[in-house]
Amino acid sequence: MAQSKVIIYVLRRELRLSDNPIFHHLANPESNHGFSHLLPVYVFPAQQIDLSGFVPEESENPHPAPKSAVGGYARCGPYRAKFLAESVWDLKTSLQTNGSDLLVRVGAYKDVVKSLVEGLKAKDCQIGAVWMTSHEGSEEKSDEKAVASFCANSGIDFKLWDDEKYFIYDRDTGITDLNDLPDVFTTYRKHIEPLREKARKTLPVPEKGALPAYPDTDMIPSQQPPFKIPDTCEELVDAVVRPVKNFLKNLPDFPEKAESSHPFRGGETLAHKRIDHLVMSGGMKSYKDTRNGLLGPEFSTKLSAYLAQGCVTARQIHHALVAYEDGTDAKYQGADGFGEGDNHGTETVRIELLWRDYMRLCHQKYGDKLFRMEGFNGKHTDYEGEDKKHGWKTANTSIALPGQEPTPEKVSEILARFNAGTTGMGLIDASQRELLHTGYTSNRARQNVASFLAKHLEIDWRYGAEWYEMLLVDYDVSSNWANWQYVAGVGNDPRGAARIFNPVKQAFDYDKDGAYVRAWVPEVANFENLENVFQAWTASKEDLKTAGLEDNIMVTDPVKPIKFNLDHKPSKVKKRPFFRKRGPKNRDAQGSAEGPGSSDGHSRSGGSPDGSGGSNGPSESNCAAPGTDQAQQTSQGSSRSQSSSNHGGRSHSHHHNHHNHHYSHRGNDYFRGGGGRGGRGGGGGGYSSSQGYYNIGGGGGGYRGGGRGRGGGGGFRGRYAPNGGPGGHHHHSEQQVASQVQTDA
Ligand SMILES: Cc1cc2nc3c(=O)[nH]c(=O)nc-3n(C[C@H](O)[C@H](O)[C@H](O)COP(=O)(O)OP(=O)(O)OC[C@H]3O[C@@H](n4cnc5c(N)ncnc54)[C@H](O)[C@@H]3O)c2cc1C
Repeated sequence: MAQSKVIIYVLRRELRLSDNPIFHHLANPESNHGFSHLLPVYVFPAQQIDLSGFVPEESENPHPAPKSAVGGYARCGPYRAKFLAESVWDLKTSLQTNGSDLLVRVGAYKDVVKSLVEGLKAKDCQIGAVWMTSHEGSEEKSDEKAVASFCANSGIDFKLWDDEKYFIYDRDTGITDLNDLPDVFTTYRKHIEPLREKARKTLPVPEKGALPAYPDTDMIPSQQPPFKIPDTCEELVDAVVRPVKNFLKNLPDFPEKAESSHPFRGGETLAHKRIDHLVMSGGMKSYKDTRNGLLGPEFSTKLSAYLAQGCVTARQIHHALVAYEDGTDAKYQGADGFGEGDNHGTETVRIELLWRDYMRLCHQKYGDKLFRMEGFNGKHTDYEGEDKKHGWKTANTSIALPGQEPTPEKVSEILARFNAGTTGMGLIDASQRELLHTGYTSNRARQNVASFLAKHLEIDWRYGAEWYEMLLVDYDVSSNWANWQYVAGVGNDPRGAARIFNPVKQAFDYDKDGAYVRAWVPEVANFENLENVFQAWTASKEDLKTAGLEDNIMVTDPVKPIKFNLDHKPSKVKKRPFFRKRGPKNRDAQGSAEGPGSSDGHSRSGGSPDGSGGSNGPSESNCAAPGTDQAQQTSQGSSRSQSSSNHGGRSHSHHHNHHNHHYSHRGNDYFRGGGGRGGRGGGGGGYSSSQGYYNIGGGGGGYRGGGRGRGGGGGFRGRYAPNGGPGGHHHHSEQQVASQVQTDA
């Protein structure tokens, strides 16, 4: 191969042949790139994947098992690892069919590239260039730099291509300076709209045989020892899954009556089958009505894991929808709505895809602030000084402030129960167990879980984000961390700390017959009363005895019992109008009800103001989707360098050393900011309710008011006023509270 000129293409999260600018360029005869050979290589990176499954028994893995910075969890658990391996294998197969191949390697990017370059050179091959696609995340960036500098030192041309798997190309957003990226999604969405017109065309699959030839296999240096690369997809899956499959001691059995909502295998091929299925089954059309579901594969698209690994691009989804809406692709003939233009379902899917773009742009804008406890908005500084005692709770004894309540040891116990799904809060436990067993849980459940950890337990939200990083099949560095920040109140939620989901009310709203909690928390399945399903401790002694739960920790010591009084359910509070931005401040957005995963969230959807997008009941459809392999197992791939930032900056949360919270339910799912704003100036106490239940919002010194309203009168420091708490107590009528709710924008 003396005359050869090899291009090495290092793939990461762009595991697809179609709509791939690099493959497209190389297959295009007009490109005149001059490369005779193409060596596509996928590297399982040592800093994210535990590589010990690639090491023969007699040898040792030179790389330590990758662990997260705050919780010390595995960086990539079994579900994503499996999905990733399947996706890699699918691409390998497609490339083979196309006349090429995909080399699989493990280790550090720079080491792999160096070994390939040196090995190929030793066989007289000329290395024409090394190409990569740029990805978000500081780990990713440092890998890019390391490969680039190796190439520069070796006189090899290096090129970094744009990551094109998003909906709107970066160069089409009209935002040239990231400082101009709005901090409120709705503002960004309005800036981009009309969404249907904005996306560029997709790139076709390269024609068979059009890619430069794959180098002779005897030219390619072997994987550096001690690692061995498996020869089949099954072995590859086993190699990545085996080291991390026991991520939890005493993982309970898969509940008998539960089914995975994500029974999908990885890979570009199946991603496209899934899209076709969603169009044909009506899943895309009904998306807006079903998207808040909890059970089964069909309530939402389940395209996130494919998007995360770049098996499919957001634009490909969009263009499939356009072909269906315009009736231009006969394969969608017969689908409900074919040729009838866009509908609420397809419109909402596009908005969700834009959320994904937006999370990535926020990551670009704020960089490693993504991983910091104080988040993008850094508002924690407001609470430093006089409020030092009231930071996020941590399980780390070396950084916890003296007197932290609960103690770090107790926080560690609580976290273990949170992760294992034994808190006693049905919706949270169901979601966490679903995650443990399948690698997936719905957006609705994710919001509740994140809110519970951050806002009810006031525990450093990064424990939760890292747990998700390990377990989510669809983990994506920007989407995961930015969504956690959003819900924890330190990110881009204009309502910030004021949005708190009440997981009991949410369960009543979204798990109407308790099917979701009963399926994943079988201990409570036989309770007749929904209240008991959602919080087992509320059951009578007799019922607990019958269920064999009298001594169960979910009953004897629920992590955060919430007294929820159904009788107090008021008629619906009128939705607040959506205010457009007028003034210099984003006041509009504060009034908006948007939330990630909430489509656009402003009140138009009849959605509840938590951004829930409506009171859609769960879809219980369990039909197997074509293109799904019904294997119960699932999978996962990860990213980023985590700033191991400690608690240097104390965040906004406040100490509340009380146990049993009583919510007076006012038709909204969380404590609102009304009291908080009033609280800036101090004002009266925000606690209310004649029954001693905590009320929502409250008056001047209510929730959050204490924190801001330094020097003010009697506001609570806590999120909720404890019984007889330190703040001044005010009684508000339902009416008052409701009106505050409507006007606090
Ligand atoms: C705490 C928390 C953590 C999350 N972590 C991740 C993550 O690691 N990876 C991830 O892809 N999504 C994450 N999400 C967003 C959302 O929950 C998932 O994208 C969604 O549940 C995936 O299922 P689906 O593909 O059926 O989504 P659908 O409801 O069908 O939505 C279609 C697509 O839109 C995008 N999307 C929808 N909601 C969001 C959102 N809020 N933010 C960004 N993109 C969105 C996804 O790509 C999704 O596939 C998180 C949400 C929360 C609240």
